[in-house]
Amino acid sequence: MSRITIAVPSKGRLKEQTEDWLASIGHTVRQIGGERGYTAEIEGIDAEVRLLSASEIAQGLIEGSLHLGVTGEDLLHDLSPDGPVDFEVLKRLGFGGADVVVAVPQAWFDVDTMADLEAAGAAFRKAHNRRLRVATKYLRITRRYFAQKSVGEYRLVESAGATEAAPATGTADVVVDITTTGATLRANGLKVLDDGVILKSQASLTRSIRAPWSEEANSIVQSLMRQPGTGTKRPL
Ligand SMILES: Nc1ncnc2c1ncn2[C@@H]1O[C@H](COP(=O)(O)OP(=O)(O)OP(=O)(O)O)[C@@H](O)[C@H]1O
Ligand SMILES: O=P(O)(O)OC[C@H]1O[C@H](OP(=O)(O)OP(=O)(O)O)[C@H](O)[C@@H]1O
Repeated sequence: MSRITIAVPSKGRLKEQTEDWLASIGHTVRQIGGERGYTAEIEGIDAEVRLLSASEIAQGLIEGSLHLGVTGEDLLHDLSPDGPVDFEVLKRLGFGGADVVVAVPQAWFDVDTMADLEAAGAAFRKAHNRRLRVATKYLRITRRYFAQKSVGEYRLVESAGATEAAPATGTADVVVDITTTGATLRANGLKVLDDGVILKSQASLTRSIRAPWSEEANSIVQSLMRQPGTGTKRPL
């Protein structure tokens, strides 16, 4: 039986906060090869530990090449072709919070809801002979949500970054992106639709459904589900 594989984020705030959380439950992470190493050890856990980007972790959990990982729920939902049947969120960790939202220019006074957006899409097509363009990196989430809200008159424009700038630069009309404080949306003259919050995401300990499971994996999950400050045995 091969070892259980666990992935933790390799950079940024998610990396630091994941390491802090693990340390708080008695499982300090030690990176192998220093700051630039891409493997690690987690104290008290017998597993292969990989440091990967948040999207790679989501992809690995969905495919089954990783057993357990910490990543954002937005990425899990978006990269999963079949929806949440591909993964199981075991514990929401309380950091890495961001909402995936639908936002339009503030100047669109008559568009405040997804129903308004559908009406605007139809009018836009008539007036300009083309569909509204929606810039996003969240392609699947956007398609699913727009279909659920019966918005059909649009075209997706895949965005690799600075999505909120797309309406101002003329590469799209509407955006779907993450927001935390709302500052970036405001700075770009955009507003979130009243029913435009698609998903409230945060960093989560997640298990793969496809990866071969074992008793060993169950006992690792038990150690990771421990609450901070419990379970560390100190001599009396
Ligand atoms: N303000 C924020 N900016 C970017 N990501 C955030 C923010 N707040 C929370 N997150 C979460 O962090 C995760 C993305 O992290 P990161 O940008 O490191 O991932 P990535 O997509 O793998 O990186 P890369 O773009 O380098 O491939 C997502 O789950 C996202 O929801
Ligand atoms: O609502 P706010 O608090 O303004 O945060 C949202 C912004 O933060 C992220 O960008 P960031 O520059 O952090 O990273 P990224 O663009 O590389 O994802 C994200 O992509 C949004 O643009």
